[in-house]
This record gives sequence, C-alpha cells and structure tokens, in this order.
Amino acid sequence: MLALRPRCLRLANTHRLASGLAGLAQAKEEAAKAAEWPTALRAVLPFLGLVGAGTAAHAFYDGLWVPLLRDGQSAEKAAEETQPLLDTHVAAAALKHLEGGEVVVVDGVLSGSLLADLQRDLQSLASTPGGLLPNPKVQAGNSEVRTDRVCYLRDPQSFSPSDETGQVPLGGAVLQLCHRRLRATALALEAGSRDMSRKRTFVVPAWTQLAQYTDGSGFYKWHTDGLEQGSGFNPFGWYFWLQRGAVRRRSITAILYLNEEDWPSVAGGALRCRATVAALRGPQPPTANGVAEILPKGGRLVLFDSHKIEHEVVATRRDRWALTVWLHE
Ligand SMILES: O=C(O)CCC(=O)C(=O)O
Ligand SMILES: [Fe+2]
Repeated sequence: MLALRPRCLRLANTHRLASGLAGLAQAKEEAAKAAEWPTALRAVLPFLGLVGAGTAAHAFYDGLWVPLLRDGQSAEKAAEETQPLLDTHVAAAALKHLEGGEVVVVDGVLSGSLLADLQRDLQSLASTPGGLLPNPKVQAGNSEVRTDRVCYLRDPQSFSPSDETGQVPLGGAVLQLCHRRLRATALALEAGSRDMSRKRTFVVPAWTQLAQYTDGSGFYKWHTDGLEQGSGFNPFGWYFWLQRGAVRRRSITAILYLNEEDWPSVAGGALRCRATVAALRGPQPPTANGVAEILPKGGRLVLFDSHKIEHEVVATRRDRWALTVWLHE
C-alpha cells in the first residue's frame, strides 16, 4: 500500500505537467492569432491612408478649387466693361439691410425693351436640345425637392481648354448681358461697403445659374443656399464638407428674374422667404405669418444672406425664369 503512494504521486505530477504544457501551447496559439490582426492592419494602413488622402484631395479639387479658386474672379474683374445692376448708393443701403437679416428687393433693374428682347433668347435656349437639363438633384434621382431645369451660363472666353465642368457657353446677346451685369453687381456691393464697419471682398464664380420652372410643375421646397452640416465626426461628413467647399463659402444670393414685367399673383411661382423684406425700389411684397411672398416680376433683383434665409419657390402656372449668382467670401 505504502509502495503505491510514490507511484501515484509521480503519475499525478506527470499529468499536471502535461496539461500545463498543453495550456501553454494553446495560449501561444491564441497570442499568435491575436498578433495576426495588427500585422494585417499594419499592412493595409498605408493603402487606406492613400485612398483617404486621394478622396479628400479630389473632393477639395472638385468642390473648391475648380469652381471657385481656379475659375472665380475678383469683383473688379467680373465688372470689367460692364455696368452693375445697382449703383453704389443703393448697394450700400442693400448691404445694411442684408446685415440686419432682411431680404432686399429692387425693382426695375432691367428696362422693358430689354426684357422683351430677352424672351426671344430664352425661347431659343428652351427649344435647343440639351440647352437646359434637369437640375443636379433630379439627375441624382430626387424630384421631391426641386423640379426646375437649369443651365450654367459662362462667358465663352473663360473656358479653359480642358474644361470638365459641363457648363455651356452663353446663348443670345441679351442673356449674355444679363449674366455679365448680375456678376458685376458684386463690385457695387464692395464699393457700397467702403464706409461700413465690415468691408466686403467677394469672389465671383465664372458661371451663373439659369433656371426654368415650367408651367404647372415647377417648384423648389424650403431650403437655405449655404451648407447644412450635421454635427459630430464621421468620415462622410468630412468628405461632404470638403466636396461642398464652394457652397460653404457662399455669402450673398443674388437672383434676377428674367420674366415679363407683369406677373400677376394668380400665376403663382412666388419666392417665399422666412424674413422681413426691404423693398428699396418698388412696392412692399405682402407678408403673412412671417413669410414674405415675392413674385418673380421681370427686372426684379432679390438679394439675401445665403446661409441665413430660408426660402422656397411655390408651384408656378407660367414658365418662370430666374438667373442666380452666389457671391462668395
Ligand atoms: O428662383 C428663385 O426664386 C429661387 C431659386 C432658389 O432658391 C435656388 O436656386 O436656390
Ligand atoms: Fe435657393
């Protein structure tokens, strides 16, 4: 009996040693497996970094460099040999109202005869195949927000040989004049800010947006023209922020209506703004429940802060034309 004891002890010790060794081997295997992950991650990290940097660079190039930093002009350049739509005095008054958060309306910036000639240019553009295209939102498959057809007008001489923006050269001579005079208005606004505490310096894009809202179907739901940014960090948020670089730097929205001078309220198509309106020339537009209703009368210029003013275009019962430039800072 006593002779059996040391043998049992030996066996027990051998068993303990064997299971200890097996445990060690398993732990080693697990540690090796765990080490595989960081190694794999380390291998793809440079590739991920490269893809991220490339995407960011492309977003910056496409969103800010091409549309604004490369192609944009100073107000002085934009107004070369062109008369702005406002004189400095009216522009100074407009800026004061804009800085107070109001929408500015100035009537009669184009003559009746020019508006009549303009209708011919617009009709010929509307009937040119491919002259006007569905707006970018509709092209992306969303017709819930806006339904207008657009064309991005640009001076023929401002095209670079390798232009990839898809913008078209200007149509008729009268449309060309409106495009130039609207962009030149940036210079009047700069001059109007000379005696103000905040001196303004604008960058003017090479293009203006010509939009046609068609009879019975044209609308644009409530929005602001600046960048609406979500809070918190996420990589798509940063991509969006870079890709919308030019939109982020919009400062003043300037809209010139190219319709005939007479636009009755039954024709619809009003621009509605959640703000008070300063009518610097022409009648005060009606306001109900804090919403001003501005009809798109031909020769009417509307200015507002791109980031602050919420606005919509209500359904129109006539073809409705608007030429817009966003002045950037
Ligand atoms: O045509 C208008 O009156 C305004 C259009 C508009 O809000 C826009 O193009 O962002
Ligand atoms: Fe807008």
